[in-house]
Amino acid sequence: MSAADTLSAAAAPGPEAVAESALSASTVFYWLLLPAVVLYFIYYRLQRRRMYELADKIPGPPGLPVLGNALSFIGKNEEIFERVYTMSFEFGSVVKTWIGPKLLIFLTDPRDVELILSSNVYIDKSTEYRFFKPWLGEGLLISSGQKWRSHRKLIAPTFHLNVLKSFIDLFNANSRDVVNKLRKEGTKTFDVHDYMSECTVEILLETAMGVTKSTQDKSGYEYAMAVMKMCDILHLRHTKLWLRPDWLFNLTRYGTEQVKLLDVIHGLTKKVLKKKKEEFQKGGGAKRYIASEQTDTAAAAALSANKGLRDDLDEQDENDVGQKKRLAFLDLMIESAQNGVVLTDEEIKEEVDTIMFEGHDTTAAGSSFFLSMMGIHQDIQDKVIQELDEIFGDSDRPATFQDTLEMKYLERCILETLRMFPPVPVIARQLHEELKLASMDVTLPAGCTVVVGTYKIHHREDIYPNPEVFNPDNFIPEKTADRHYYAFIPFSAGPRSCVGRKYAMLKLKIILSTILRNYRVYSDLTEKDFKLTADIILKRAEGFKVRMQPRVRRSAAVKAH
Ligand code: HEM
Repeated sequence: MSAADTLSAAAAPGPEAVAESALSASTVFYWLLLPAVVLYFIYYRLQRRRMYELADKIPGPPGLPVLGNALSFIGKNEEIFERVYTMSFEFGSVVKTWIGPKLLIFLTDPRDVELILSSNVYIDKSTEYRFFKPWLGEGLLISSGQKWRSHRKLIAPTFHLNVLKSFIDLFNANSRDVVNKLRKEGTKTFDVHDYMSECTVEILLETAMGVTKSTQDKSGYEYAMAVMKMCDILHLRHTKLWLRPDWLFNLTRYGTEQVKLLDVIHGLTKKVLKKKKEEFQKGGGAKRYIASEQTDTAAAAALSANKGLRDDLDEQDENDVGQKKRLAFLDLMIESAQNGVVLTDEEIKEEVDTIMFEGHDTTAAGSSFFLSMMGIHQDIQDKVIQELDEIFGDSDRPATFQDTLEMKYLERCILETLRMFPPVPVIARQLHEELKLASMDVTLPAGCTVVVGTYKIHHREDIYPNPEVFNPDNFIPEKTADRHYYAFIPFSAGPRSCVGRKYAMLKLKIILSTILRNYRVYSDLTEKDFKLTADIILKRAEGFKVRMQPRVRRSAAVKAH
C-alpha cells in the first residue's frame, strides 16, 4: 500500500460512520416532516373552518373519519343509485355527504334549486366535470367564465326555431330508416336503446354537422358504442376514490381503455370537421338556412318543455324580426372562424364533441324510456295511436312541423317520461360564494359542490301525487300552472339550460310518432322491474327490453268517428 493510499484510507469514513450519518439525516427528515404535516393539517382545517361550521348545521348520514360517506358510493351503479335515492327519504330536501374531504350537498326543493339554476353567479360546473376534459375539452358543457358566455352566445342561435324547421325532412328520413331497421327484430324481445342511439347519432351528423348520409359509414354506430363505454368509465371515476387522481387512473386498465375509446370518438369528430372545412374551402361556403317566415311565437313556445320558464332560446325565437340568415351549428362555427371570430380549430372540435355527446346519449335514453313506457301502458299507447291516426289517417306521409304541434298527447307522454326518467338525473355546480337557502335556515358554504337532484324532485309525492305512476295528465295545463317552475327541470333551466332543448323535443316527436305509426310496442317487464343506473345518463341496467309488432291500421272511415 502506498503512502497516499494509507492517507486516504485514514481520511475516509468507515461503514459504521456512513450508516450513522445516513441515520441522522433520515431522523432529522422525519423530525421535520412530522411537524410539517401537523402544521399543514391545522392550516387546512382552519382554512376550512367556516365550511365545517356551516356543514354541521346540514342534515346528512354520519360518516367515518377521513373517508366520510365514501363507502356509500361503492358497488354496482344500480346499487349506488338505489342507496343515494333511499338516503334522500331519510334526511329531507337538503342533505350533505362527505366523500373524503369533498363536501356534497344535495338539493331537492324547487325553491332552493331556483336559487342555483336561475343565477348568473352559481354557474360554474363542479370539479367532477373535469373527468370529461380529455373528451370534451373546454366545450360548452364544462367551460366557464367569458369563454362559456361567448360560446353560448354563438351557439344558441344555431338551434333557432327556423333552423330546426329546416331539419324536419332529415328527422323524417332518419325516422323512416329506423322503422325499416327495426323490422329485422320481428316480434322477439330486444334492446331498443341500440337503435335509438345509432339513429340519434346519425341525425346529429346530418343536421347539426351537415354530413350527408352518403359520406357516412359504420362510424356512427361505433361512435355511439364508444360513447356508452366512456360514460361507464366517467361514472366509475365519480364514485371510486382511487380512480380520481389522473396519474393513478392512467395506470389502470380503465385509463388504457379510455385512450382507445377517445380514438374512436375523436376520430369521427375530426373526420367530420375535415370534410366540412374542405367543402368550405372548395368555395361552396357554408350551407345557409334562410328564414322565410317570421317565427310563430306560439310554435316556439310549444317546444318548451317547461312552459313557465324562459331562457335565451325563447328570447331569440321571439325577438326575431324580419328575414334572417341562419346557419346550422357546424357551418356557423366554421364560418365564424373564417370571419375573424376568435375560434381555434381545437375550440371548434371541442364544441363538436360536446354537441355530439350531449345531443346523442340524452335523446337516446329519453326515447328508449318512452318506448318502454308505451310497452307497459297499453291504454296510454292506445291514446297516442288514436291521436296519430287522427292527424295522419292512413297516410304514410312524413310529419310536418304543424303536425308536431298537434301531437299534444304524445308531447305529454314525452314530458311524463322525462319526469319519471330524466336522462340527466343530477346537475352539479361548484359554489365559490356562500348561499342562503330558501327552504330552511341553512347557508351553503363556499367550496362545496351542490348537486341538484332532478330525479328526486321529479319523484316528490307532494309535487306529483303517486309519483311512481306513469300519468301523462301530470302535464295538462291546469296541473303545470299550479306547480313551481323548478319542479320540472329535465333540461335544467336558467342561463345554463340545455341549448338543444327545442331540437330534442322536435326530434323526439318525429322519431317516436313515426315508430308508433308503424309498430305497436309491448313490454314483458313493468317499471317496478327496472334497475336504474345513473352512469352519467340515466339508463336501465338490464337494457331497454321491448317487443314490437307491425301495426294494422284502421281505415280512414272508421277513424273519422
Ligand atoms: C332529451 C334530451 C336532452 C336532455 C334531457 C338534455 C338535458 C340537459 C341538461 C340537464 C343540461 C344541463 C347539464 C348540466 O348543467 O350539467 C344540458 C346541457 C346541454 N345540452 Fe342538453 N339535453 C338533451 C338534448 C340535447 C341536445 C339534442 C343537444 C344538442 C344538439 C344538447 C346540448 C346541450 C349542451 C351543449 C349543453 C350545455 C349548455 C351550457 O352549459 O350552456 N342537449 N342538457
